[in-house]
Amino acid sequence: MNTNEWQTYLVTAASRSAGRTTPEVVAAALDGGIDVVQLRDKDASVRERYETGTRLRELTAEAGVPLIVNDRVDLAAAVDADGVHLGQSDLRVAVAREQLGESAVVGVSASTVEQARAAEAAGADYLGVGAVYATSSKDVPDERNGVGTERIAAIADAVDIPVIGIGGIDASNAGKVVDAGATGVAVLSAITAAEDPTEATAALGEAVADV
Ligand SMILES: Cc1ncc(COP(=O)(O)OP(=O)(O)O)c(N)n1
Ligand SMILES: Cc1nc(C(=O)O)sc1CCOP(=O)(O)O
Ligand SMILES: [Mg+2]
Repeated sequence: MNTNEWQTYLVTAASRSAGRTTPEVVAAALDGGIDVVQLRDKDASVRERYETGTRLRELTAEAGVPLIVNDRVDLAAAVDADGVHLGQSDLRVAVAREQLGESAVVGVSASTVEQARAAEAAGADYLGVGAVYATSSKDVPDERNGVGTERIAAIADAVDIPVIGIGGIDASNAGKVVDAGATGVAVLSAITAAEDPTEATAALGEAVADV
């Protein structure tokens, strides 16, 4: 799977989806041309995430779009996802690969150059770097809730794997993140909470195309 082509990345959140279900939001984002979808939905039980993930697998497979599962390697395997996104306290990359197979995509969160280099050395396929701009979608510690595009540039210079910016990104600022060196941008509320998630996805795609 070519993570170098991931320009627009949706992270799901039923709690920030204006009453719509995650499959409804994902179907709309697929219509708008999203490149990759991550099942996150932290408030749901693992059983609920399994049920949602199974539906997302059908939708994403039909659209030919990769599905990534946040945090849980077991859930990624259970829904036949393309990979997993690991935080700094989740399982190590090597363990995830052992469980999911060599071809699985393993992404890792990094907010410093040191973490980024360590994740690359551990075999990560891409990095999620943030929060680029301050976000209220997640309880990010103050000292890294808005690391700015300078951090994207520093990390992109330090590693050879794709960097995906996350946190406070929408169509109005996504171009700056890619201009700083990111391959793409991951968004949650800019799509999940949008009045029209299809239009919001298309606008994000236009904002990062040909930067
Ligand atoms: C693409 C992407 N980047 C970063 C994250 C954050 O992951 P993590 O640090 O594990 O925090 P949680 O999302 O688990 O709260 C992500 N999910 N996706
Ligand atoms: C899931 C997540 N991880 C982040 C990080 O910085 O690691 S910020 C974030 C939430 C991003 O939501 P929004 O696009 O609505 O700002
Ligand atoms: Mg995590």
